[in-house]
Amino acid sequence: MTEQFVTFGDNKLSVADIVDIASRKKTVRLSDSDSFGKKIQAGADFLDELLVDDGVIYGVTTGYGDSCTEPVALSLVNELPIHLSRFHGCGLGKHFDQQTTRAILATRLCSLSKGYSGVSYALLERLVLMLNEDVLPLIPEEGSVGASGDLTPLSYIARALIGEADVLFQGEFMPSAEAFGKLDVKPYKLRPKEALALMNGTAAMTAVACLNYIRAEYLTRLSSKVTSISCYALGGNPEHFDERLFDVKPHSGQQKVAEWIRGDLGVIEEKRNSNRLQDRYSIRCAPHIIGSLKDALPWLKETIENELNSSNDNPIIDPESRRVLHGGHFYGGHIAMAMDTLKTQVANLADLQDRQMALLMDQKVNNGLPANLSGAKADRKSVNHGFKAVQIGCSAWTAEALKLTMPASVFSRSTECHNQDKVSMGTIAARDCARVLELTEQVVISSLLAACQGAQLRAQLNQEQPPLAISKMAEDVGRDFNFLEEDRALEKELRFWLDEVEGKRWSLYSSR
Ligand SMILES: N[C@@H](Cc1ccc(O)cc1)C(=O)O
Repeated sequence: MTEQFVTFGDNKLSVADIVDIASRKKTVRLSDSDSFGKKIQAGADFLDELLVDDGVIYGVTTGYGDSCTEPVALSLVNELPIHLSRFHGCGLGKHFDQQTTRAILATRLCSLSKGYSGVSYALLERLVLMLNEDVLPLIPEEGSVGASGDLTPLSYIARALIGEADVLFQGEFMPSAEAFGKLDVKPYKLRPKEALALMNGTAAMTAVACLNYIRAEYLTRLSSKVTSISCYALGGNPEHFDERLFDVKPHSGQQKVAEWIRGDLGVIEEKRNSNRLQDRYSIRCAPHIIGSLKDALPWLKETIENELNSSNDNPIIDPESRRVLHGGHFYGGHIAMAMDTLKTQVANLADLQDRQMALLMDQKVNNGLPANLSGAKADRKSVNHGFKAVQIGCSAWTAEALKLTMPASVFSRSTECHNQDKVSMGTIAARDCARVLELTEQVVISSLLAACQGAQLRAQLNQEQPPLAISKMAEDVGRDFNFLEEDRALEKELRFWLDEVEGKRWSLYSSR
């Protein structure tokens, strides 16, 4: 039986771990190994010693960022973290949803558990409590440049800990102090450096990146499936996915997508001269389009997981070498690059499906199917419009997705008195990517419904059974989507199918 919790401390966490915590499939716990407890304690002790011995630690006895030249008297050291959490409480925009908020909490906990932030075991325990009891700070999405860490979004976690921020708890919004009260614990008292350690990293963007990655991975499969169904519906040429053809272009992800589509379309009889030797690119080049994303997935995952399992903080407190290491590990350049890349690849899937939709709708190119794939009977044809408006919707959603592909990482602004004079904008890239995914899922799901209807119409026209994998998928879709014969308002049904994608209704191809 697989474990129902994710353990923080000794092991590396994966993207899937964060997603499981975010969706409450798994709870969390700290490693009970001796070495982990000792490591965390050593960091906190080392910081205490430094405070006594040296008297100067950046962010503990100094102001923050460009204010690092401003000494803070020992008598004020305990107030400093509270101030940090307060003055960054200026985020705006929508709040992150519950899933993302859990992912952010877990991602920060992962970094702090590495043991190089000088935080106490008690802080980690409190974060565990918040995750397991689902005490969720309301974190505004906007206001991070993603290079002094996600300071502003993460400040809401710090302020929730001390009892000052609003949280969602047991379905109600309330001050965090009240939520903690219901759990019989007092607000947390931050130790010196702890607010900085909580805030000075990439947890918001990395959490969003984890959630994005899983959605994108699923979309490569779903888009491949829709391509197979569209190809059949259009009377396309299955030879475009020939194994030998793909042997000579050795991108493994592209080969895999071709293999999936080939498998869906079934055995091909030798058809050297079909009526159109070469289908249009949105069918013929689908493995190349979906495959470029598929080929990028391994390095995207590696990049996201490296960031997830990093000590993205400053300064790094290393009890082993007994050094305080000043650097810029709060800089989210890798996530910015990964998310800027991912969003362009995902938007290309929206575009691909929108083009396939265009082929399916248009009698000039759809090889004998009714206009707009209308399933209306003879004398009802004139009043019915099939998927016409759904296609128009797809074009709008695709345009909106494509518009968001402008890279965020090139919009660095010099800020904070030019201390932060080059920043990553990784959080914006990750949020853009999430929105592109949302829009692309809308396009893909609409294309799926249309393609299934197209496949049914093709089978009727040719008086045949579609290939097995295609009829199976079409049948499954048909269980919850009636053949579109008479016009009906489809919004509710489209929303239903979006939920099905979120819940990963189909397992889609056993080979990875
Ligand atoms: N990220 C900065 C710290 C900082 C914190 C808060 C600020 O408002 C500004 C800067 C550093 O580690 O150097």
